[in-house]
Amino acid sequence: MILVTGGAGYIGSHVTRDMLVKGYKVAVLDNLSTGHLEAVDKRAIFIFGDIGDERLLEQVFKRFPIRAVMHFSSSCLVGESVRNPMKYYQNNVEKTIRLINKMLAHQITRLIFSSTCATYGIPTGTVLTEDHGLHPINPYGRSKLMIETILKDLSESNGLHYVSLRYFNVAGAHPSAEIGEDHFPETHLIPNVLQHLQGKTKEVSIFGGDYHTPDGTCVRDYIHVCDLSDAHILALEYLVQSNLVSDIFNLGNERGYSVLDIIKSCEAITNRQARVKVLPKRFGDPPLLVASSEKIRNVLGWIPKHNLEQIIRTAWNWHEKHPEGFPK
Ligand SMILES: NC(=O)c1ccc[n+]([C@@H]2O[C@H](COP(=O)([O-])OP(=O)(O)OC[C@H]3O[C@@H](n4cnc5c(N)ncnc54)[C@H](O)[C@@H]3O)[C@@H](O)[C@H]2O)c1
Ligand SMILES: O=c1ccn([C@@H]2O[C@H](COP(=O)(O)OP(=O)(O)O[C@H]3O[C@H](CO)[C@H](O)[C@H](O)[C@H]3O)[C@@H](O)[C@H]2O)c(=O)[nH]1
Repeated sequence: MILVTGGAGYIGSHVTRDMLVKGYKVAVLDNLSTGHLEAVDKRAIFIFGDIGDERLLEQVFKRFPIRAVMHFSSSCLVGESVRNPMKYYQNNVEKTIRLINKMLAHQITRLIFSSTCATYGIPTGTVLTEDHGLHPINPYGRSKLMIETILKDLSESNGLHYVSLRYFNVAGAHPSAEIGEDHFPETHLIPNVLQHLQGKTKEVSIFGGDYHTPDGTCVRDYIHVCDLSDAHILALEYLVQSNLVSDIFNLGNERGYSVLDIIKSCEAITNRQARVKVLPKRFGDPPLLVASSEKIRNVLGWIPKHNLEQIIRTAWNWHEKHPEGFPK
């Protein structure tokens, strides 16, 4: 059985579903702070609770035959982390330490960790490889880097085997349109543009129009949540088959799209027109983040299957089918 922390969230719910389809048994541990019970596949065992609750962790690890942990739960908004860093150090660092401590106490030594391209900071070149320097410019990125540092130390001294996946910008929805992204407030670009095109907001805000990028807006590398999910299952198989490995991989599509590119693509796919407003830069936003995913393609044989159009189309189908998101 695989324990999925944060499995009621956007990414964790997609990976949970895919693992169940592949025949894995899954237990989801989630405090529903940003997740939704309705997003959790009914075939999974759902445990309501917090990863910082050591008594609960003790019960979970005693009761279920957990072979590995996929650790998605965290606070994950760059802007909020700048305003409230302690929330990020407590939820992402302190509570993750408690989780790993309990895992090791129960001889559970395989962990897949949701890391982020925010660990890199401002890139020195056009494409980020895993050996790029790590100089995060916001507390969110720093909280994830702290855990990566701890994982590396524990892999050398405590027999922990981990794969840390540095996601770039995750978007899109399950092809069934039964699960998708539902955050409140929504801060991510693609859902914000699509919800505006559904008539839910007056305009789309563009945070910064004078970056040193081709059109002055920030460039990001968007990856479909189902491609990300495939990578998690490959990483899990890698950890299960070899007892000795630990590694770090980028997960992106190796293509950069500006904020304006995204707005234009959303307009073309939905055949609707957006009203945009350029606002000041959002604090903590690097101008350009594009992945090299060569390492994960070579080592795990990961092949992303979705381009930007499919990312936006599946997200649009989800928003059209569930204009209010999951039932509240
Ligand atoms: N969405 C992205 O583009 C992106 C990019 C890079 C990395 N990530 C990472 O991926 C992971 C999942 O992101 P997401 O977009 O699905 O976020 P999400 O907010 O949708 O999901 C996070 C889940 O964790 C749960 N949770 C939070 N704190 C918890 C705690 N202390 N105990 C138990 N459950 C808790 C929430 O209720 C939620 O269900 C995060 O670790 C995030 O940092 C996301
Ligand atoms: O309404 C919006 C929303 C976003 N943006 C811009 O669009 C780009 C993408 O922003 P998102 O909020 O969609 O994503 P981020 O790049 O901030 O964040 C994502 O990537 C980060 C790494 O940098 C973290 O991993 C985080 O969890 C993940 O959501 C940024 O330049 C942002 O300034 C806008 O202009 N308007």
